[in-house]
Amino acid sequence: MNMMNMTALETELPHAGPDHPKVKFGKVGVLLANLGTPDDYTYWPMRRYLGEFLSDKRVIDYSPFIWQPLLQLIILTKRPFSSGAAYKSIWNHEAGESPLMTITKDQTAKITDAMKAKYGDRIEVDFCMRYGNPSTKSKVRQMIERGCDKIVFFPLYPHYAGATSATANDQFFRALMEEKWQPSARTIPAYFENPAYIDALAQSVERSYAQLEKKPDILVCSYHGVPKRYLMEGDPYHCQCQKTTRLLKERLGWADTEICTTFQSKFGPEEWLKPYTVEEVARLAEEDGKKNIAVIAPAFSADCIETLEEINEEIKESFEEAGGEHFTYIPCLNDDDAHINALCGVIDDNLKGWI
Ligand SMILES: C=CC1=C(C)c2cc3[nH]c(cc4nc(cc5[nH]c(cc1n2)c(C)c5CCC(=O)O)C(CCC(=O)O)=C4C)c(C)c3C=C
Ligand SMILES: [Fe+2]
Ligand SMILES: [Fe+2]
Repeated sequence: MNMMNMTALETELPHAGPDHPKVKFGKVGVLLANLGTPDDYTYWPMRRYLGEFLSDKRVIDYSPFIWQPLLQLIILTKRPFSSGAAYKSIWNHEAGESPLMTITKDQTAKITDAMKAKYGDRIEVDFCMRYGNPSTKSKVRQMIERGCDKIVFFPLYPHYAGATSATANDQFFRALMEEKWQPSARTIPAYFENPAYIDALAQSVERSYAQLEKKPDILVCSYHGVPKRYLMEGDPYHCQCQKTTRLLKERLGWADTEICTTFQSKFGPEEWLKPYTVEEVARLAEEDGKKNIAVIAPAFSADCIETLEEINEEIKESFEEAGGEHFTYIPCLNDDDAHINALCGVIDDNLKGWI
């Protein structure tokens, strides 16, 4: 079908009389999804965001009868203040939004340009968030209104975790449940071993190292953690993270001693995946004498509170207090051209047979 026919199909139906509803179809939507971020760093927007996030059973799977009173009465009275202060320290004040929002918009704009250049007006690209705004439901609705009868849903997490990819997909399918004409749907799987993603990571390491006077003693790959129990119950996140580190090491041509895997952002009293980044960087400085380290966060497709504040402030402080001297944070891939190319490659693979 050529594009002239496409336009006709979207607006005209040969059998449609004057009272027939206008029907749009024939387009493919690519809906990028990230975690979500508060609308503002003040108390109520923070409470709304954290409340929605931390009520998700994919994130915290305790019985709601025990968890909800604890969450509503204790955690949500305190954490909006401490997290709000952390968000304030990294906020994009000019745009009035968090860095995760700004970067996601930049990524979407670049992916849209690349996809439109390749497929023209047959494709629609947009982004949504799992928690907060813009909601998954509103964006699915908008894509259908624009004539998408096929949607490829892309959770922007290189590694699968129930707490991220699966809950994003759940929300996508919940949105589809409400549609009279449900579009055909595909969800894009994790891309933790995709060669173009590994190459984009390697290029970002090489670029950062080229600017340093002395090569760091070790590269710490710090991944967002999850409770250890989730691994024991079958979540492959741990193994996918380990594989990304190994592939990155192989692509860089490094020895085992030059790179390691750690997990950050522990929440609550339960044991999470180990080693914890905040402890491991201190141990590296104190016990292994590694005074010059670099940290990269391969599980995050965009810089956010967990990288800009936690790694670059808290984790750096822990390293320096333990005698560390040089700490380099390597930014996330964000809207780097190599990253955008990798993501477009993943999208292309998942569009096969549809466009
Ligand atoms: C409480 C349990 C949490 C689990 C499990 C978890 C997994 C997880 N999260 C990400 C990515 C991001 N998390 C972000 C923020 C964030 N995460 C948690 C808690 C859990 N995450 C909280 C409470 C918060 C909010 C900030 C805070 O109060 O500390 C973000 C950043 C959002 C932003 O606006 O910048 C991202 C991204 C992954 C990849 C993951 C498991 C694999
Ligand atoms: Fe998180
Ligand atoms: Fe594993």
